Amino acid sequence: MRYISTRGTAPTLEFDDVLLSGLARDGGLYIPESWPTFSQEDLVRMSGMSYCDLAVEIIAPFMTGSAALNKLPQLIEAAYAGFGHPAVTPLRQLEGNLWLLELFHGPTLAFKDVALQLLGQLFEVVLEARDQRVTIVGATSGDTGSAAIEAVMGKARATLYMLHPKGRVSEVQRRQMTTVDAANIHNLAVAGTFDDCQDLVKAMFNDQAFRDRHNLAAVNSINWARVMAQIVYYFWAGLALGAPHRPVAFAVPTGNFGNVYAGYAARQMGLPIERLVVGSNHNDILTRFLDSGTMAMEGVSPSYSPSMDIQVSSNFERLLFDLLGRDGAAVTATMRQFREEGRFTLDPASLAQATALFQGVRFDDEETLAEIARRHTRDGELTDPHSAIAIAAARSTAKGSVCPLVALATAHPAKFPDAVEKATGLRPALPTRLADLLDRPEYALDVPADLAHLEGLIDDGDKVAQQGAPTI
Ligand SMILES: Cc1ncc(COP(=O)(O)O)c(C=O)c1O
Ligand SMILES: N[C@@H](CCOP(=O)(O)O)C(=O)O
Repeated sequence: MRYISTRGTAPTLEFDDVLLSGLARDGGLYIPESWPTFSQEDLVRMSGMSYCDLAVEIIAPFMTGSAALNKLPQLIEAAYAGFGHPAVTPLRQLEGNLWLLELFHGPTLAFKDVALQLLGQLFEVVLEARDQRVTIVGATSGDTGSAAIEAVMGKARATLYMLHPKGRVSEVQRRQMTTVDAANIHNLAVAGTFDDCQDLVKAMFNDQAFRDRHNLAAVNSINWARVMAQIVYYFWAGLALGAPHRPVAFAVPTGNFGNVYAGYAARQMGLPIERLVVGSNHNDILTRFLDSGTMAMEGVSPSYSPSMDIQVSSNFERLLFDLLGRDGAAVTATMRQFREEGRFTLDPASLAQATALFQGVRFDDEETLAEIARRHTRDGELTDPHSAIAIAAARSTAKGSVCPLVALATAHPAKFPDAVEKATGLRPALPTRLADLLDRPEYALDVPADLAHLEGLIDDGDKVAQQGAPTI
């Protein structure tokens, strides 16, 4: 399998290079040159498989030529051994045709673990095979950070710098990152938004000398391997609900567009997906785009679902590449316009192609709390605000639908206790292994949203490594 950049001018790479390279050198994102596909017969054969066996089937075609390919079954078993549910991502019926796919049973209680636990394993094997080290730079609005830290802490061949927007993640999310005291982990609390953090990470990748000097790698969903691992649970849920014989739809709480793009990839690979519902909070750039064809930045303000407080959804570029006929030059021009003018408008034919599959819905904070309260009253279950948006998105679009509709539960309610308590009067407890999280010392460095400052810090890595004392 070879990978091409959405901007069309970066070198075509094999899987292991894509795994280690993050953003493509032309500023684009890597995607497979062609989609591996599964026939009806393949899907029937796969429908009784365990999560891990299914993951091997789906992931192996993306990894041809990889140093990790022959160890893939063991790596997948190891990645999911620490999940708190034997099904890895259990599927539960909510009501009638509505289902909930619980993606939060990993070590950091969010769906990011599904991909990052595997990524940690892949990094280790490929870096070992190449006798190489990497410096990982990442941006988080709360969940990628702790999942990436959990996946790479203590690994000899990787140092991780994780940027989060100071004061804009939940206390539990922040502490899950900043209480990890490992020599290869550095938390940077940026004075800015998640978009600022993500821009800084991309700027570091686009600084070719800096990138080469540090052998930069990525843990965000700009890294293809993140998306690849997330494709599996779409197949898992779809096959459990009757695919390939009947189609299925998904409602996905969306920020950086990585999760819902994995659903799109599953569809390209043969899973009969009828619809992908993109759920947003009041930071609703994607909903506005799907309604109007214009992607327009309007700023971001904090919400009860902070992990979705994003306005530049990185992975949208991967979809855009297909919508624009896989024309890298057209993607480059569109993304340049978006950066320079803060907006672009898609031509009607491309928009129609997008809206034939994607539907956008938005829920503000009050509606999010109402959905959390509604489920609690009905089922006695506590729901995190992101998952609540998925459920609300599923319910609001279910009318008249004959196929099963799966809402993706992306985080455990204990990550967002304030919102859950506001909605239900109940404060969800953290699992026992995190019970003393609020008492542990925190390690993080306050930094400005300034590229030169951050690059200097990483160049002079000792400064961060020697921070020692708690800084929050
Ligand atoms: C809990 C949770 N839900 C939803 C999202 C949005 O997912 P994506 O960025 O893949 O669109 C995130 C962040 O990525 C998240 O952490
Ligand atoms: N919501 C994310 C933002 C980063 O998204 P990613 O999927 O590109 O890593 C977070 O929780 O950090």
